[in-house]
Amino acid sequence: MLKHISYLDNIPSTPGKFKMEKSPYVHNKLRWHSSLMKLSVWSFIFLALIFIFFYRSPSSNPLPQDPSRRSLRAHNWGGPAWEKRARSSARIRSHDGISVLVTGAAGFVGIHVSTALKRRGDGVLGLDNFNEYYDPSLKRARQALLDRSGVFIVEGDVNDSTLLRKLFEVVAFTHVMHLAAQAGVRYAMENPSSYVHSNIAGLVSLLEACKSANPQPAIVWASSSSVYGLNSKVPFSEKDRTDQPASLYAATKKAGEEIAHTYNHIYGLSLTALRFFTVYGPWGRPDMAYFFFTRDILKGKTISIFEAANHGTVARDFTYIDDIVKGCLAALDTAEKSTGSGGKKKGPAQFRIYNLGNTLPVPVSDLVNILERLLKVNAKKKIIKLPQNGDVQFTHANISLAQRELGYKPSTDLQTGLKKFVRWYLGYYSGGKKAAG
Ligand SMILES: O=C(O)[C@H]1O[C@H](OP(=O)(O)OP(=O)(O)OC[C@H]2O[C@@H](n3ccc(=O)[nH]c3=O)[C@H](O)[C@@H]2O)[C@H](O)[C@@H](O)[C@@H]1O
Repeated sequence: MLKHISYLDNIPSTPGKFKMEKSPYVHNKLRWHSSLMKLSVWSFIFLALIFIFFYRSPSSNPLPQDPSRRSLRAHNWGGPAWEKRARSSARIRSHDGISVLVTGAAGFVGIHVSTALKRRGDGVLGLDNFNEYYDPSLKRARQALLDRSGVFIVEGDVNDSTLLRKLFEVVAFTHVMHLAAQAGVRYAMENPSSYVHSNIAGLVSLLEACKSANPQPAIVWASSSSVYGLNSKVPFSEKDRTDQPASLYAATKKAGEEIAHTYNHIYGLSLTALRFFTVYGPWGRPDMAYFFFTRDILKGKTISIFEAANHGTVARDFTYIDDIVKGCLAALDTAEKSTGSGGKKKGPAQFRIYNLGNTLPVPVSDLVNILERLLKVNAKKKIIKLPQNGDVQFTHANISLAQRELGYKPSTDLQTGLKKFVRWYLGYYSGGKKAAG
């Protein structure tokens, strides 16, 4: 340290007049120290940049990032114009309307629920991370459609707690329709962490924001028929066991139901889970069988139809999107207010779980026959054994609870619903000109 002072003493107050010491020792030492300082400064800047890049919002979540979400790092929100747009989108325009934050608004169910709410004069603000699980251009097309009906979609992730806090600051939402999720039963074997990220961490992040919001919103969210797993008692009733999930996807949805119960119990959040049964229709998800069967039949590609052991039929309680939308709106309309405030429970709050199905299971082979007739193309088919990757043999909803309490009454059969889907599909992909993802 003393040595240090001694050579620093040689530096004149006017740098231009600095005279270099002749001694090579001092000269080298000075050069060495100044290089060291430069190196330290650059190292500091470099480390600071790394820190900002990796730890800034929107990832306040410590879980590893799903690669499909890498593109989401850019911060796409904030500023007065953005706030004005968000407020205007969420403004209630009917006398008894509600103001709803719809997560996953650029998703399949999201676009339909948002449109229906907006149409009846409710305020709607969307949130979506536009991840690349399936063709993002389809999500962008849904966004453009919502934009035309006055629904703004904020680009961001439900795991971004800073963004969620901001949204609740800007708008006093009465309700949250939580549809953002990592969907798909079989993909869970390929990318398990994406299910934990969206369906567990994302749900907790959302519920944390809701519990702290003032007023606390009522929350309706998408669970899944897959929670029934290996349950063999049919039709599936809400009272049946759901402790035998057959896929990680199902397990994360089941975990979501338990997490929801905790937030209801501790914070007085009003929570309603809707167990959707294989929802299909226009603007649907390209990862679902009815969608990629249509694409592959038109391309002349062979499709695989699953069959259970001993030639057992694989069937689904396919449910048309318009029926699901009615169920979602009824759930929002009958949701009681949350009872907490300032993050504290004031009294017991509503906790509900409903099946939303069609209550008419159809074998997958029948689904294919209907598509062949509608597309006027014979499918190239191969029958293969139901893979052991998360699929269950059949689903069948008992919907009497939803019927009684929500007035839910599905009215579209598979033939009618698929006809509407095929019409949309052919229009959207304009005879195969656009590549169906
Ligand atoms: O109801 C639900 O809870 C779930 O419904 C669907 O899951 P799934 O019923 O498996 O829907 P698809 O993947 O479209 O499969 C439909 C049927 O086609 C069968 N399938 C699928 C793919 C294939 O190549 N061949 C085939 O026969 C499946 O075994 C299943 O019986 C959704 O993908 C899930 O996100 C949702 O949560």
